[in-house]
Amino acid sequence: EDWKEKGAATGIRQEIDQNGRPVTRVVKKGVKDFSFGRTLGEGSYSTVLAATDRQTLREYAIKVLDKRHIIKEKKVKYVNIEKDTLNRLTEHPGIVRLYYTFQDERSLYFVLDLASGGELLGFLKKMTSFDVECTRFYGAQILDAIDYMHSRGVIHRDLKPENVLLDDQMHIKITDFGTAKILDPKKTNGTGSGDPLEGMETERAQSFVGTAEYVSPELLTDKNACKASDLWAFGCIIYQLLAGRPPFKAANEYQTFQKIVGLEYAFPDGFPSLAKDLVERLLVLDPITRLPIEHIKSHPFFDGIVWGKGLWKQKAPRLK
Ligand SMILES: Nc1ncnc2c1ncn2[C@@H]1O[C@H](COP(=O)(O)OP(=O)(O)OP(=O)(O)O)[C@@H](O)[C@H]1O
Ligand SMILES: O=C(O)[C@@H]1CCC(=O)N(CCc2ccc(Cl)cc2)[C@H]1c1ccccc1Cl
Repeated sequence: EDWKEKGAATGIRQEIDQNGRPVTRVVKKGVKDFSFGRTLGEGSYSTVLAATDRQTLREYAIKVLDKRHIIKEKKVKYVNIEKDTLNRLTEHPGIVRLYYTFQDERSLYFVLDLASGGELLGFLKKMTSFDVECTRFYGAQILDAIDYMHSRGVIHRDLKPENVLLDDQMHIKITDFGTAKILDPKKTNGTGSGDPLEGMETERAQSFVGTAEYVSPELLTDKNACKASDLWAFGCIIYQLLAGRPPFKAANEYQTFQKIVGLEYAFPDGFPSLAKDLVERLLVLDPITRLPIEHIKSHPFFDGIVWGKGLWKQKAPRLK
């Protein structure tokens, strides 16, 4: 039938067949359904291309992974984690959405939201640092996305300005979930929120370590990441947006780790005092005493932020 030729969208379609009977059809997208455009960026195992759906003319980012390379580098596990995580995080404007996956003999394809603005890090470098209004807006969007992630039992584990992308409205889209951790629903108290230590590995040693400057002390001292580890990284990001550099940065990774576990950081002169108070309550060594999300949302630094859908409909402040 014509719907096959058209390459109708993936998933389930309810249709009426030639005898007037309701029929459920499953259709699959493929490479031929898209026209590929410019390269948006390269990863260690992937190339991300802009692409247009030939049928709907909608634009996407398609992440193409080379199977041979992934197998050679033993990264198959990360591919599955990225797919499974993105399939759980489908209902939030601040998280890159996965629409389809498909493959051919050579590659795997992830059809994702297009974040045409690129990385938040790029804007931060261009501006050197953000003012309080911009830090408050982008901090609030990042926190709202973290709250949703955690409520769906996902810990990102590698939050940093490189992994916060921007769309054409200059709103954020968090990406890079290949190293995320999906909490086992059987082990949690099921409320989906509240327990900052949720995710602490008890049996197995944690394998993955994030990016040095944003790694939490608990991951370094007892090899454990938990939900509160994402809030440590959040504290580092707020500091970096206002200061123009991350709080813990040394000549090499080992010295950076020493500063983290020793809590060796200082605020530059003129660092806004409300932001300083917030960062001081996030960059604490004990994950239990780290400010939980609800208390971060009600911190005076975020006074004026309307949490929820409004945050995603309002106009982004001009970067200054
Ligand atoms: N949805 C997207 N929209 C626009 N650009 C994107 C999107 N996803 C990724 N990119 C860009 O493509 C580049 C490669 O991203 P990708 O996630 O494939 O690898 P990476 O995670 O950056 O690198 P690595 O795999 O080494 O960690 C990134 O620098 C990012 O800026
Ligand atoms: O889990 C899935 O959705 C399917 C299941 C069927 C399938 O064959 N794949 C690809 C599995 C795979 C993963 C990594 C490599 Cl290097 C090769 C094949 C999976 C897949 C297809 C397209 C894109 C990603 C993935 Cl994991």
